[in-house]
Amino acid sequence: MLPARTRSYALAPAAPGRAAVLRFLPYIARFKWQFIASFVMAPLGVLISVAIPLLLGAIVDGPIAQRNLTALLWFCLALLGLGVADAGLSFIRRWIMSRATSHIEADIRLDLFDKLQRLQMGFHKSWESGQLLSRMMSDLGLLRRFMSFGLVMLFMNSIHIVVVVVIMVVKLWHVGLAVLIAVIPVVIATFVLMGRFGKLSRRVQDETGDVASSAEESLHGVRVIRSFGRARYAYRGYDERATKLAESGVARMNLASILWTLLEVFPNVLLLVVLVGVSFGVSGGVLTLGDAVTFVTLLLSLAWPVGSLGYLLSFAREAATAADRVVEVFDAPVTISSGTSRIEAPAGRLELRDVTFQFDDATEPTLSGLNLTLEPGETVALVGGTGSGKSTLVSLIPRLLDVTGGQILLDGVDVRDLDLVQLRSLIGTAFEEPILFSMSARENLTLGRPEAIEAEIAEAVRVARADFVYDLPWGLDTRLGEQGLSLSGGQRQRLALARAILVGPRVLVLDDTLSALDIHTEAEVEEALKSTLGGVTGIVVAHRASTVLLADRVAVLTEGSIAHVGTHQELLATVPEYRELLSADYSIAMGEQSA
Ligand SMILES: Nc1ncnc2c1ncn2[C@@H]1O[C@H](COP(=O)(O)OP(=O)(O)OP(=O)(O)O)[C@@H](O)[C@H]1O
Repeated sequence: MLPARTRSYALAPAAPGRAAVLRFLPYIARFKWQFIASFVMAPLGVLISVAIPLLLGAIVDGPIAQRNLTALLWFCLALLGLGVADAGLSFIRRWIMSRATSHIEADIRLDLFDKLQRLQMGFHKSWESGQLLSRMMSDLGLLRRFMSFGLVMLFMNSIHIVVVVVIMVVKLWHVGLAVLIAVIPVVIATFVLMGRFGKLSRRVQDETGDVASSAEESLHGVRVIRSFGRARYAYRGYDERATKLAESGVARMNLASILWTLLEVFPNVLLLVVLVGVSFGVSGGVLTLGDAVTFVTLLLSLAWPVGSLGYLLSFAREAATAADRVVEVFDAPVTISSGTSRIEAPAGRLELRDVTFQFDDATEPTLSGLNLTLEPGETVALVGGTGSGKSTLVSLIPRLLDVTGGQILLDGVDVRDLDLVQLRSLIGTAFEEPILFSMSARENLTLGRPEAIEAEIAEAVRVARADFVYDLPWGLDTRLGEQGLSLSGGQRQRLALARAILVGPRVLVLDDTLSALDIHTEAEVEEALKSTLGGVTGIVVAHRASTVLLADRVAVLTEGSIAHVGTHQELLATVPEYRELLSADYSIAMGEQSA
């Protein structure tokens, strides 16, 4: 469990008119010196690039015109020096930025992970995991790449273009003006194309998430797909999404190609304008031959900054879209947040007071008007038909969901007022679908209590009858496969039960945790559990009569309401519905009771 967060996310708060990408500035602030250094070096690089054409002009008018070989040698050395300085600056800039942006990406990713851990179950149910993964991996990667070189290149190239145009206007104003006029339609076309590119970018990035979701779901459910012989069906579903992504990618690329071509051809058009202007300038005696060389080489030096502008602008648009998508997750409201109260001496008295719960997307409440009190050490079994709301009810106790009406009180304190870390350390939970993580059996067992000592682990393993862990190839240090797939369903359930017991909870919530066990193992586990449950308040979802026998009392849940509460014997005698619910195990239950 994550410790309570002591600082807020570094992301700047949303404000009207503030672009999502600007909200990442606080992450950048930590590396401001690297950014400042890089942005100071960028204009220096531009100055060097512009100095080279000026120097070439000076060589033509100076040493070449005067046939001065020594001076020519010095000029050539100066040119070489400028080239080396340019390469050196660009190496240092990249070196600094790649380090800084990798750390920034890691910081944002960590905060995003933390945010995802804190978001309530409702959020995770309504978002496809592939969408979240693509935001966490590809969108953040794209943002990093843009920060690391796209941003600086865009800055450098813009300065380069402005400096060259200014030099031209100053040296030969009508040629400079002609260049400026030629630029206007290109700027307009670029803005129109960029608007459309932005929309396509968003579509491509969303569809990348869809493809990731589809792949994740099919890989996760590969056993079900194979056993139903639905590999072709899964393939078609994936193919459909992947084709849609490919088509959107092609549409985006088409648009980008138009933009890139326009911007690549544009310097050649400018070259014509400049050549005509310069020819008139030289023949009219306004320009020297050296000036003409300077003009032409200056213009040629624009080929890369202008040509790459299309790529960089589309890169910036994609980065802005990526920032929007990441910020959407950061902005999702956390509705289940920690309270501040603490229970000094927890006893485990659990009280449901007029509890109602309705899912956001449901039209009717799933649970309504539930009242039930469990005294410390008491165990209550929850029995009810499929969909009657048992799992929903037990999810309310550790606040995986929050009540929408009424209250749940632990030792008299509303669970919403309790410190969330304390609440979850007081409640041990094991579900029917036990999720195990790709780590050792020991780490899986001690997930809720990393400081547990060997004897405590051994006791929890004994109670849950999970002794098989000691027979694994490396015992407790055996790494379990993804979701513990290398274990059987019953073994995973027992491991998850041991994990819940190890927390040393005051309240143990078991949501049909023993369903995958054979009848003998279940009996053994229950026998051992009885002693554990003796001091712990238990709430046990039960489908089998044998599980019900663990409990002091039974609550029958019908369509979201508690219809009956009583001992197993009382309910068997007086509630026909209860008998029907347990009919399959009825004889066993009766047998065990009379024994
Ligand atoms: N996210 C959700 N949005 C809307 N309704 C939901 C959602 N999750 C569950 N439900 C509905 O709430 C009802 C109660 O579900 P719940 O899983 O609590 O039943 P249950 O008694 O545990 O069933 P089972 O014994 O089959 O596990 C069901 O009708 C279910 O369809």
